[in-house]
Amino acid sequence: MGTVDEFALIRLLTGGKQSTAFQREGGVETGIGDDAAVVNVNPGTQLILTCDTMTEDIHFKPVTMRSRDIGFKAMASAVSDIAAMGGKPRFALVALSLPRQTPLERVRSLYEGLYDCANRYGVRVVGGDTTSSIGGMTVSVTVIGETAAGQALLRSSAKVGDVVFATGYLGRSAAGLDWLLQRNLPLEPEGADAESLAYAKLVEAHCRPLPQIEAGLALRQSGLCRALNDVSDGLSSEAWEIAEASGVGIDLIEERIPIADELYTYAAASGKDPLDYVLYGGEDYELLGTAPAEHALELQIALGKAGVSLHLIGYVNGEHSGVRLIRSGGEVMPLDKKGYNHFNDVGGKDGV
Ligand SMILES: Nc1ncnc2c1ncn2[C@@H]1O[C@H](COP(=O)(O)OP(=O)(O)O)[C@@H](O)[C@H]1O
Ligand SMILES: Cc1ncc(C[n+]2csc(CCOP(=O)(O)OP(=O)(O)O)c2C)c(N)n1
Ligand SMILES: [Mg+2]
Ligand SMILES: [Mg+2]
Ligand SMILES: [Mg+2]
Repeated sequence: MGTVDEFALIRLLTGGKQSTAFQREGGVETGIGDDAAVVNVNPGTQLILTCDTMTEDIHFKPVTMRSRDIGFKAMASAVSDIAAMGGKPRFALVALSLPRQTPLERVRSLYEGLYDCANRYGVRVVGGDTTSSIGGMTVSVTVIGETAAGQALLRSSAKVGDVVFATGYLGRSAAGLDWLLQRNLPLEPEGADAESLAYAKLVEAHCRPLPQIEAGLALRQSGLCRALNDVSDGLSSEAWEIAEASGVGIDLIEERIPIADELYTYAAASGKDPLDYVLYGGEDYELLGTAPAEHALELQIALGKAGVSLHLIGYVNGEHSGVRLIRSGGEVMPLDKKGYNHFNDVGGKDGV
């Protein structure tokens, strides 16, 4: 860290031009600088609290993400958990553990990405913690959001007869990661444009996921959404979470699952099945949910007005528990409860 000590580092990260007046507005009574932050919340709301961590070599490596992307994605993955509740993100706390020899520029870039994401979603960074680390770097982001009281969208609300929907395309992040790991080259310097890379959209999906806050809010406000989850560990794993929490079965229909062109292209070129990325890849940060079948069209129209396209990819079935895939030929295939799991297998991809 050169000549910068812990306190100077905090001042640098939180006091400079990156942390504009914006970070001290929006309900922040006392922000960074005291023992804790004091914030105002709107009457009639409930708080939504979540925390997600990114650790070097587990969530990122020098060949997969730049510092700026790490900061952006650490904030994005925590904000995504607020989206998954249909909430509005408001405040964040950032805990950083850094090896002592970390170049100052690296931390600065990380914070640029972090503020970039926070500003985009109206999140005020009101505090955090900074420590040294004898291992790699760890970034942990706590986000506090809010929602109208009693209206948070839970995993446990799916009902038999619901349709299952997903926002956006799944599987691209995992394919982007695969490509980056195979390529195994140091990334271009900070600020280099991801567009210059082949498979830029896959890389973008991996490095700069956009949490679906607008979609989550529109789903809640529609009053038509039942269960909701964000896709961090893969479609199969998240569908299992909804099925188990709701005590129902979920059938996913293969031909209804949208696959992005760039994922097809990459999978074909590397001899992989694109559906494997969709089902077991993770880190998409799209939303997966359920809604009463009779309101599916109405919901699609309401979300369309908010600029979000919902793909109807399955339905909730009362005749089994767990998750099944209805193959294009009609074959019914039970899906393993697998996806990313931190304590299984080296790649974390084995079953539970
Ligand atoms: N170390 C922990 N202590 C307390 N609660 C935890 C811990 N780790 C995870 N949780 C909680 O367990 C649940 C599942 O966590 P996780 O799978 O990380 O959720 P998500 O995939 O939505 O980020 C969440 O409610 C989370 O807050
Ligand atoms: C170098 C590297 N290897 C593997 C992965 C894949 N990966 C790491 S964590 C993870 C799942 C999502 O992270 P997690 O901490 O489980 O988030 P949460 O479910 O808590 O939101 C995936 C797919 C990666 N991003 N980078
Ligand atoms: Mg988590
Ligand atoms: Mg999460
Ligand atoms: Mg996880």
